[in-house]
Amino acid sequence: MPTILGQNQYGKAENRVVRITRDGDTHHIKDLNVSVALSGDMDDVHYSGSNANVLPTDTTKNTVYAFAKEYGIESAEQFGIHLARWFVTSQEPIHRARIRIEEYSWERIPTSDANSKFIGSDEVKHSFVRKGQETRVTQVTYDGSSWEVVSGLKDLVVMNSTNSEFWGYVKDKYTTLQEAYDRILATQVSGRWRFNWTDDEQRMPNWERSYEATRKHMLEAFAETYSLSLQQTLYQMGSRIINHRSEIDEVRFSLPNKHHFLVDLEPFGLKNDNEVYFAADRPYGLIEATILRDGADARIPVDLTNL
Ligand SMILES: O=c1[nH]c(=O)c2[nH]c(=O)[nH]c2[nH]1
Repeated sequence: MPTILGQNQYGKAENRVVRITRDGDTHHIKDLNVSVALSGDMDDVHYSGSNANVLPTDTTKNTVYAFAKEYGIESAEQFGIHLARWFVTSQEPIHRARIRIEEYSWERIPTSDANSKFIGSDEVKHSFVRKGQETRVTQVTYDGSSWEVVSGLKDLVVMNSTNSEFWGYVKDKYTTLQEAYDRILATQVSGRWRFNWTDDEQRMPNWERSYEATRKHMLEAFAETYSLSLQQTLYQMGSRIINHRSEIDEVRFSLPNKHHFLVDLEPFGLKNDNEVYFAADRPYGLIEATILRDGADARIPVDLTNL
């Protein structure tokens, strides 16, 4: 049956690029998901398999990362214009480029009062929380005499663009990981905390105020901990909550280590001075632990996905 080729396009979709711009110790983040779709004289590759007109999708990916370094990311629009113009003007067979970009917004994490005097700022200059993502959760159980309230949150994404290292770990014959002395630390927090309130109506915690304060202490600990591992940061987040919130006896965190890999730009003659990262999606390290007030029982389930 005779057939003809209709509309077609190709390119690399969902290039996750994180660009850090360092203005002294104040860092700025641009976090994009960039999808490239190119079209033009592509009949041959479909009909006969000739790749003579095909700029590899892998190259379109590299271009995204190289442009992030070379031109920076002023805005998603500007970045998209730059890329689209490049593909259409540099490759004769390409007549149309469609660049789709999702941008993830980040806000700075406010500093704790104690630390703001110390660092002279009410924001941590390299610590960010992603806008508008988290879901607040609670589980209330009552058996006729006793209450158990476990509250928390999930999908709260945070990032430190410096003050994180990871080295000195066990190395066996399968270890390839390079030691890191200045890496990005990012995670999507899933946390639950158990209240010690069980029955006294008079002494019921103010749930709203407790949530706001607990979230604040958790974020401050994330931002202000100089991290040697995500495990250490997790412990600081939990213990800061226990130490400041007398109504909470147990905290459990499940923290995926959202890896950001430095992109090798050497092949394009560019030096990547901790500026352009590939934000990997999976696999991810998963760091989980419970932090208890001394003497308290561990009752929050190990697997938070069921809670
Ligand atoms: O903070 C970390 N903890 C680990 O246990 C670990 N393992 C790894 O490969 N990277 C990291 N990072």
